[in-house]
Amino acid sequence: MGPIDELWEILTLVTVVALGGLAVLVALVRGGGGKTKTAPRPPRVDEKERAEELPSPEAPAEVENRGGGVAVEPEVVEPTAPEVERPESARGRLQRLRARLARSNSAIGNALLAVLSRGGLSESDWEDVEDTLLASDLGVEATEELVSSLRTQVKVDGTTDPEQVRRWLHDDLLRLVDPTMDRRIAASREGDHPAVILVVGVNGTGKTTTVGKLGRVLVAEDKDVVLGAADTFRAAAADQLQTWGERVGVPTVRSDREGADPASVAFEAARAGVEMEADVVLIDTAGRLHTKRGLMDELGKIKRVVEKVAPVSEVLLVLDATTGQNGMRQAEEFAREVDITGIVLTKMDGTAKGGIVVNVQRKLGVPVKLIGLGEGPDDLAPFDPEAFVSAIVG
Ligand SMILES: Nc1nc2c(ncn2[C@@H]2O[C@H](COP(=O)(O)OP(=O)(O)OP(=O)(O)O)[C@@H](O)[C@H]2O)c(=O)[nH]1
Repeated sequence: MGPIDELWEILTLVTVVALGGLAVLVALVRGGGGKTKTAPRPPRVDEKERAEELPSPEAPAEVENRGGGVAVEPEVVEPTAPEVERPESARGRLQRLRARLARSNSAIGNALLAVLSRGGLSESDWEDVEDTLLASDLGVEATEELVSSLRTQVKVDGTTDPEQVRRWLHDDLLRLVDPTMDRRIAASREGDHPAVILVVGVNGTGKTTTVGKLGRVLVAEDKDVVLGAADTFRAAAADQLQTWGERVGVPTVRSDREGADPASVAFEAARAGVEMEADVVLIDTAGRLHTKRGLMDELGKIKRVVEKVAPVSEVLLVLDATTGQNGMRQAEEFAREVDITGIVLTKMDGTAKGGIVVNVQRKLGVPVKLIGLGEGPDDLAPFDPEAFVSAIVG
């Protein structure tokens, strides 16, 4: 064998060994990687720096031109909690929480059943029925419908059997609550975008708490969640939200500056959701009075700016169920400003005003999707018409 042949042999050997090594390396990297569903990844520093250096083609003019807000560089805060909780799954939550709903709302059912099973009902008895329904915030229209239906059934059947009366009441109430409405939360990726959910409402209704609780519901469903703290008005709101996220290993996009432009934070949250390939981005917004024009306009701006990155799949209006007629007015004003796709009724644990479910759905034509039944982290449940009506009439 000549020196040339020997050289060829050595070269071939080296190439084979190098290729083999490369193949092993690739296999190792693949085996250790893959998209983890439960551990969301903040953008790497080098990616973030690059994004800051390069003018972003999709950066919206509205973010540059930041109304009255202060310029922000929202940051992604990686969860640091040493122990990540496993939240309760959505299924069965309402069963667990049903007792709370019944505690305050069964008074309505009991009052109605007491009168209706009495027999030989006078006009004043029917007025009592009407007053009880109105006091539960059912609304005039639905109350009239329900009373008229019950009157007909009592007249035709002539029965005062409590079981039969309970069944009528149950069926009529269920019809009013409307089990046919689509109450699913749009929380799945669409194409290459995460779902984006905006949470809006007046001050103190429970928006931040609801975003935190909803994040837990979605984590329990194995969704990759990103939280956006666009409530830059209340100093503690971003901390509050971040704490909710940390407990379940979810990152929060926030600004440390009070008064930062909420649209900018919302935009960055949506962008982080896209970069992280998250399933859903939940954006908390500041409480605003429905009567303040400028603040209501700001909501429209937040939505428009977010939509430069990804379409907004849900706008959830959070209403405090204890606020009665005032809550209804808020709902109408918010609905005028942004397209509400679902309602969250909070504080249903402390009120006998469950009738608001029917009232608000009728006024807005959108379903109640979630109800808050306490201050505990898993005290938010998907709204289930049957369980709700059963809690009222037993
Ligand atoms: N009992 C009860 N309390 C609730 C429920 N949801 C929220 N809360 C309480 O309502 C209070 C206000 O909640 P937040 O989430 O801070 O309200 P917010 O709408 O974000 O407030 P702003 O940002 O000031 O507008 C807190 O004390 C919550 O614990 C619920 O379903 N039941």
